[in-house]
Amino acid sequence: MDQMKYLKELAVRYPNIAAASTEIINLQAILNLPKGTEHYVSDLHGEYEKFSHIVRNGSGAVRSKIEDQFGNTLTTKEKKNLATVIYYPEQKMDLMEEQMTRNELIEWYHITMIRLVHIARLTASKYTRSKVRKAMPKEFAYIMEELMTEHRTLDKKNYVEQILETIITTGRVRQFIAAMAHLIQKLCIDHLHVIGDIYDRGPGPHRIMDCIMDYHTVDIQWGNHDVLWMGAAGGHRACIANVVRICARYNNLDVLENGYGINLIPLARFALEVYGDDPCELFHVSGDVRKEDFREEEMNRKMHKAITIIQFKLEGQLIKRRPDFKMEDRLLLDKVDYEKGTINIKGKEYKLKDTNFPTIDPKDPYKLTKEEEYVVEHLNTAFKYCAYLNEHVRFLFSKGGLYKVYNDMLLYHGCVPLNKDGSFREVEIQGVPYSGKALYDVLEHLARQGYYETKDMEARCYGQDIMWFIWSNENSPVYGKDKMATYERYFLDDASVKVEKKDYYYQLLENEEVVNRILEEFGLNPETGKIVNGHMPVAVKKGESPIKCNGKLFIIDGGFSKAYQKTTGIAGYTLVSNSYGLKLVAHEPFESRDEAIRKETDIYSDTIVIRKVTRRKCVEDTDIGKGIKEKIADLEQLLWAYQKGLLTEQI
Ligand SMILES: O=P(O)(O)OC[C@H]1O[C@](O)(COP(=O)(O)O)[C@@H](O)[C@@H]1O
Ligand SMILES: [Mn+2]
Repeated sequence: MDQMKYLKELAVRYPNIAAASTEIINLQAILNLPKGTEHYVSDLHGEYEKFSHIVRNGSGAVRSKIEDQFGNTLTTKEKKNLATVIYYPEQKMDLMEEQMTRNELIEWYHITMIRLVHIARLTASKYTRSKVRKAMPKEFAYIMEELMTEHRTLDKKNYVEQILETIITTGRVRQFIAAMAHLIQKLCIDHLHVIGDIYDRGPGPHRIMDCIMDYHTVDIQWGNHDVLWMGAAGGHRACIANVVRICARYNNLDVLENGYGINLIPLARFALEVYGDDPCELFHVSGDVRKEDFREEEMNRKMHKAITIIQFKLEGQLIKRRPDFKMEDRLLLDKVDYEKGTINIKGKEYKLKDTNFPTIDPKDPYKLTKEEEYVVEHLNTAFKYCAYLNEHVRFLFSKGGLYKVYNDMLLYHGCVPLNKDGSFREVEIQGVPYSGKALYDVLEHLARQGYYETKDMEARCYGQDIMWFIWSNENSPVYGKDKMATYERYFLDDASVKVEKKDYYYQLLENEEVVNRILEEFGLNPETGKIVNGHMPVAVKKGESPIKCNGKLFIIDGGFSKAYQKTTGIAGYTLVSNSYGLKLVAHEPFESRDEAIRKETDIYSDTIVIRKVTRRKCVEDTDIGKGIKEKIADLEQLLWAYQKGLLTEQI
């Protein structure tokens, strides 16, 4: 834009020298504040209670603030009580009300309010007043600010006491304590990055999404499981079948039925009809099943088998219509000898562990039966028109993407597909070769097209098929394995055919040259930039470290998901980047929210400091800081224009 025209527009907001210079002073001051704390988590896999606890306790930050503020002036019991109030204010107050007499309760409210004010003040100390004010709920903002700024002075002691007293006598104490607790939670995490795989395996992905959508600032890098659900929400049949199958496998059909209100009765009815006499033994639930759930488990197994066969058929159809996906080696149903009960894979014959396939026509094994077609059509409509699921998915599209560059960090869920020698692997999409960043960009573009394109149905269909490609193709950067051996895992005994070989990326990530090249590819400075990814559970138990390439790359899949805690030996990581540097927090398993509230237990977390900076990082050193500096430069131009008389001041 023409410079003068731009300055005139700026002059509307800053009509005179005084206004422009005040803004410059404010912005300059912000640049010198310590940078906000960023938290990175990945592979949440439906573990809502755990995720929610970690967000509430700021990955251990709340406990440290309590320690810093009160040290040994409070007993351990008092500190635990205060921490629990900060994490679960409403529920903890309910309990305290049950346990205490009226007088005890009033005293407890009073003391708790004062303690919360102290912690809030400490947590807010590195932010501007304006930012803290914006984090407060309107109805309490004035009082909160008064208490947080005035409590120190002796003269105001009575004034403060009076405010606290009045909060109690007007019956607003519960709301006030809850508001203080939520403010502290918010201030402990300035920005949250979720590096993929919110969905599948655990029981509460929908609740995680609600929590994230409510969060003050968040971005998401899609994981392969998330893209699968996004494809399903758009009405992609193979994605839907995968989603339903994984829910059945992890005993989570409830997420669909009660969480999202997707009716599974047609699938259940069909499964009973076709697999009524089949024990469906291979389709047992992963993990423990409680005795009382046994009958339900039997039903679950039949639905599980029914949807698995449907999935293989739909995937076969897709592979055939998209030869450019080059996945013919995943066409397995036509390699089966249905009479002998064997399969021929790459010239070798394997015995199938299950030979009852009443819906498969050996002459046309990928064709759905009429009844299967009905079930799929029904599911398709249910997913596509599920408003709640689509609200979540639209949020993933608007706040997420396949990767992100933020404050000198490159974030993606899986990998960058590499050749053996560390060069970027070229992948052909619609006849055009892509690699590195361009591959990421084209896949993200096509995924968006798959969901949002409504006129050109061919383009929509291709985009949706690409979402399934992102889920499971060996060239998908967020999958990063040579195949998805689902069929082999269900039906074959031979361990060697079940191996999913990881991309060369995972062998090369200790190679600094390779990592530097990736950073450069995404426009980062290889001297200072860092990569954070998830997706591969870190075998901490076996001595594997999440810190790779001398601290240039982090894999933070620490096993939020119970299914992976056997491998990792811990229960999730949070990478924390604050003004002092980087640290990695390893979480211990979490019993339950109920235990945390009643017994005041917390997640114990172990912290490894990765890098301590010599100079504390300020807003100036961040991406937001860059934007602020540009704004200051513009305002200086405006000042100059006023001073030279090129623009007239409005007083
Ligand atoms: O949880 P299950 O059913 O064992 O699924 C295993 C499948 O999940 C995957 O590990 C993908 O999931 P992740 O992205 O969580 O690793 C596939 O590689 C594998 O085929
Ligand atoms: Mn993953």
